[in-house]
Parts: sequence; structure tokens; C-alpha cells
Amino acid sequence: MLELRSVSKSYPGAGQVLREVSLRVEPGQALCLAGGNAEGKTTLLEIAAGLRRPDSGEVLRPTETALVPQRPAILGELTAADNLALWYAAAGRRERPFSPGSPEEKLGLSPFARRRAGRLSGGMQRRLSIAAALCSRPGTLLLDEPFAALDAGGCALVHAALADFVQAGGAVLFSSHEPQQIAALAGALVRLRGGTLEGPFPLTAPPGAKRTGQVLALLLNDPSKAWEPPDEPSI
Ligand SMILES: Nc1ncnc2c1ncn2[C@@H]1O[C@H](COP(=O)(O)OP(=O)(O)OP(=O)(O)O)[C@@H](O)[C@H]1O
Repeated sequence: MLELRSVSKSYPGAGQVLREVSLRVEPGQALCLAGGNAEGKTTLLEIAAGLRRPDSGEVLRPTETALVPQRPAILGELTAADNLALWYAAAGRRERPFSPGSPEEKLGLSPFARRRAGRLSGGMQRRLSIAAALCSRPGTLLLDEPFAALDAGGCALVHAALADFVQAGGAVLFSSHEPQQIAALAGALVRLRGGTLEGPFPLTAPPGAKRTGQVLALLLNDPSKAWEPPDEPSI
């Protein structure tokens, strides 16, 4: 379980970005970290991952925690397969990249195995970065905007990989601005505003209604958008 207790952080010039923020992500839970630009989502994720020190407060982090940063963490001169080989070795795993059922295969990266990572498209680099985090088999996964730059097919593959991870008991904390992806993956949402964390708001929908409306209402703070009707049946 990942837990932040009363975490505060300020930067010179930006002032106080996080004020006494507390949150908990349980095994088998996907929690969305929402908030407008510059509200401190990346800062919170980096503190949760241990990459950044809070000014005060406490972070309880399981040893097997992986972070997928906003800018894909890859070595551009190496092929996708060689990047993954490094991650497998660093995690002490013996499998070779692109073995059947591997995260990279499930994320549709097989046709790009021999391409230089730096020459892959932005969306493919993001998928590679997510595969690299998953191949170390973490218990907790932190993702900064995992759906940014992905097309519909890419979103579906990343969603399936993350949903499988949660189903298998993993804990996910991810930031996103994309209502549909949040509604599809997250069980609850927390929102950063003015340095304070609001929520958690559980994401639920009455039978037949879509959760996207509830997510939109939380993102826009507009209760009139709370629910959307189900899709019209197509002819
Ligand atoms: N290393 C740093 N030094 C100084 N200020 C910083 C630093 N990192 C972030 N900030 C400032 O802290 C604030 C929060 O930034 P952060 O990147 O955490 O926000 P965010 O919610 O992830 O934003 P976005 O949605 O735009 O990616 C911003 O005003 C940013 O300029």
C-alpha cells in the first residue's frame, strides 16, 4: 500500500504547491490524480516515487514501486528491445524482451522491437515506457499522464494492460486530463486545487449511465454534467 501523510512542498518562485496532502492507494485499486495545469500532480507523483523530497510529511512506499514519468524514460540510441533488456536485467528478471504474453507484446510493440527508441513516435515511446515499468513486476505503479499522445488503439491497449495489473492486485495512481480514460480505469478520483487535495470521490454510475459524466463534473466542478445517458444503440 502507498500512503502519503500530510505532505507539503514549495518551490522558490512557485510558492507552496502541496499543502498537507494525504492519500492512500490500496492493492487492487486505481486512483486518478486530477487537477489543472501546474496544480502539482507531477510533484506529488515524484514525491510518491521517492524522486523528490517533501518539505514535511511522510511517504510510506512499498519497495516495488515504479514510476512512468511524463517524458518517456528511454535511451534513444538503443533499440526498443535493448531498452527493455536493460529494464529486465535491472529488475533481476531472466525473461527476454518480447516473450509471449510480455507487457511489451500486449502493448503492441512487437513490430517496433528493432527500431531505435529515439525514432519511435511519441505514442510508441509512451507505450515502451509503460512496458518498461510493467516488466519489473512492481506492486505499485505511478503514471504521469499515461494516455497523453496515444491514439484510440493505444489507449485501449494501455487501458487493458493497467486493468489487468489492477485485477491482479496491483495499485495504480495516475494523473490524467482525459475523462473517458479516467472513467474507464479509475475506481476513485482525487483532485488537487490550490495545493490541497480534495476527495477521494468514488466513481460509480447508476445502471445504464456512463461514468464519463461524473468524471467531467468532477474535473469541471459542474454538477449538471454528473451523468450521461447510455449510448444510443447503433443501427
Ligand atoms: N523544480 C522546480 N522548481 C521550481 N518550480 C517548479 C519545479 N517543478 C515544478 N515547479 C512548479 O510547481 C508547480 C507545479 O508543477 P507540476 O509540474 O507539479 O504541476 P502539474 O499539475 O503536473 O502540471 P501539468 O498538468 O501542467 O503537467 C508549477 O507552478 C511549476 O512551475
